[in-house]
Amino acid sequence: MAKSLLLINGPNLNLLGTREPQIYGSTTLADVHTAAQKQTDDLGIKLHTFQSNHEGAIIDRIHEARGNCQFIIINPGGLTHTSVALRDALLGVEIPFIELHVSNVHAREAWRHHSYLSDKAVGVICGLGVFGYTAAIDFVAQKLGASKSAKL
Ligand SMILES: O=C1C[C@@](O)(C(=O)O)C[C@@H](O)[C@@H]1O
Repeated sequence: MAKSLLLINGPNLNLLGTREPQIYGSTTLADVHTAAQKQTDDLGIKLHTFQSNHEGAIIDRIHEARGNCQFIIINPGGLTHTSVALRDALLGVEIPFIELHVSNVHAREAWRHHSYLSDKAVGVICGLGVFGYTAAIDFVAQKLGASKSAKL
């Protein structure tokens, strides 16, 4: 299987860049995708991106990834704190995943401190702003044995 990565952004992440910029910054999701595409091209990794405000659509996309994606990076948005079904989908497809948050959820409201995913994630990145996406991709590249010389 070619080196492939699925980047999922959950509810309200389509508003990134205009949504509470004092918390999430001013970089848009389109900017994140553009940067991620260049980063993965340089690494020879096939990038798939998906954003939805709907739990079931995200679950369906995760199911579709079985057999054709080697890693998932997911910013689950608010589903982080509520969704057993999302946990079950990630466990069900047996694809390793990184949980990512733009903000430091542990410095926010207490109910944001709990995640239904973190204990099953390979790793959790939070509080690095959108650099978290860059860091997560670099980590995945290491795990997949991808290198900058292997341009797509
Ligand atoms: O929608 C989001 C964004 C978030 O996942 C983040 O990227 O910091 C943190 C969540 O608590 C919140 O509901």
